[in-house]
Amino acid sequence: MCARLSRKGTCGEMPVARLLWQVAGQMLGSPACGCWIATPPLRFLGTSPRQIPADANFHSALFSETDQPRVLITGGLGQLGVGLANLLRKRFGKDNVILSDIRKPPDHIFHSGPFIYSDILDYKNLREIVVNNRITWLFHYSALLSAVGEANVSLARAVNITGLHNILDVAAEHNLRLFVPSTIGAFGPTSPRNPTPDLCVQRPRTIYGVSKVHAELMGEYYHHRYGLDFRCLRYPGIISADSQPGGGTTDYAVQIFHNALKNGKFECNLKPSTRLPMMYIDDCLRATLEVMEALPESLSMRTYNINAMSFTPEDLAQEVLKHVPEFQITYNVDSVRQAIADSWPMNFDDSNARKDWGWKHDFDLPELVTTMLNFHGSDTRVAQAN
Ligand SMILES: NC(=O)c1ccc[n+]([C@@H]2O[C@H](COP(=O)([O-])OP(=O)(O)OC[C@H]3O[C@@H](n4cnc5c(N)ncnc54)[C@H](O)[C@@H]3O)[C@@H](O)[C@H]2O)c1
Ligand SMILES: C[C@@H](O)[C@H](N)C(=O)O
Repeated sequence: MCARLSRKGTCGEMPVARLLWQVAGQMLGSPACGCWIATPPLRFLGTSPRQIPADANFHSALFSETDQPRVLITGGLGQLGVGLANLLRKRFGKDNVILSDIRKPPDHIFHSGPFIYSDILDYKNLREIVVNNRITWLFHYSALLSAVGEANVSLARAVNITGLHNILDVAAEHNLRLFVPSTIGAFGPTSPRNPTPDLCVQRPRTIYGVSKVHAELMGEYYHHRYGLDFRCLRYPGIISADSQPGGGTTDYAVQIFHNALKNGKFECNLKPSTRLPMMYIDDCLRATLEVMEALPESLSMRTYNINAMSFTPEDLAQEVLKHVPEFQITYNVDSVRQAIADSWPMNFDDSNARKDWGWKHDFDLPELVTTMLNFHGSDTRVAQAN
């Protein structure tokens, strides 16, 4: 990867001095005087472009010529991507939102709107997709989460760090608006934990956390250096009814609802007193759309905490008991997940998001529990009826 310097306006220096400045600038890889600005890093295009299949840009034909964003979601088959696609399709039109992943989509997702194969480690494939589909907004959801990341550090490093570099470059080259989610996991044991502000010590102890701090910093760097429209929210643990979590530390708070209604029992892998920030998926996805639609001048920062509620497994079980009186919770602590949770924030300070772009959550613990149990309850009733 090489940074290319481009000329903006004319310099007043003599030709030799100007040449020297130019050479120095190129050697240092930074502007040699105020009249040079850096353009996005351009990747080597290759001499034998891969044969593009005849139908590779079939999505473009579906787009109407409006000023709606044309959206790509990477890692879209995980816990959050399908919900995001549904929300964005309602807003921008079905065919303007392309879901992508390296996994095979189930039939109902494949038939619900455009889906495309995309491996974020394949830069050329990413560029083809962006160009052929005239993408303008990119939501980068591919990642290995905290627990699976610790189980496979080299893959997590590749996907979360090398993959992120590909995303940043393709976004900068094609002038995309880029959303990258960060996490409560971007903080560590030396961060203030209750509450954790936007700006404080960030020394996470997981490869997931390290890669997310890297993403925050690289995104902000590309914003300042190349003008990339990078936007980032630090999500709490996200709780969803109709999608499964992908191997994180907060997964218990999704699984508990399913088990409570299935057999009235749940074995929790975190200690009863482990307090973590959590959020219902609808709030998370709405926040994501809101920050992407915010006027640039309203964003005093490019990476924001967002918060909704904070609870322990004990608190959650008490709330579930109000609806399922026979519910029983037991504890069988997973030492890896417990160590991770103990190093994370207990509560998030999201006052900057609230002040700058009007963030406000809708779901607190009681509404979350009612919504989740209603969803799984109707699911269970349908299953029993069949
Ligand atoms: N779910 C949460 O509680 C939570 C909280 C904070 C932040 N986040 C962030 O939000 C994003 C989405 O989270 P999620 O819960 O949906 O994750 P997930 O683990 O459920 O899904 C991630 C997806 O990435 C895909 N992927 C893996 N390697 C890939 C590759 N090489 N190329 C393309 N795709 C690849 C996987 O197939 C998977 O479908 C992630 O960046 C995550 O860090 C999630
Ligand atoms: C918190 C979040 O990033 C994810 N759910 C995890 O536990 O890894």
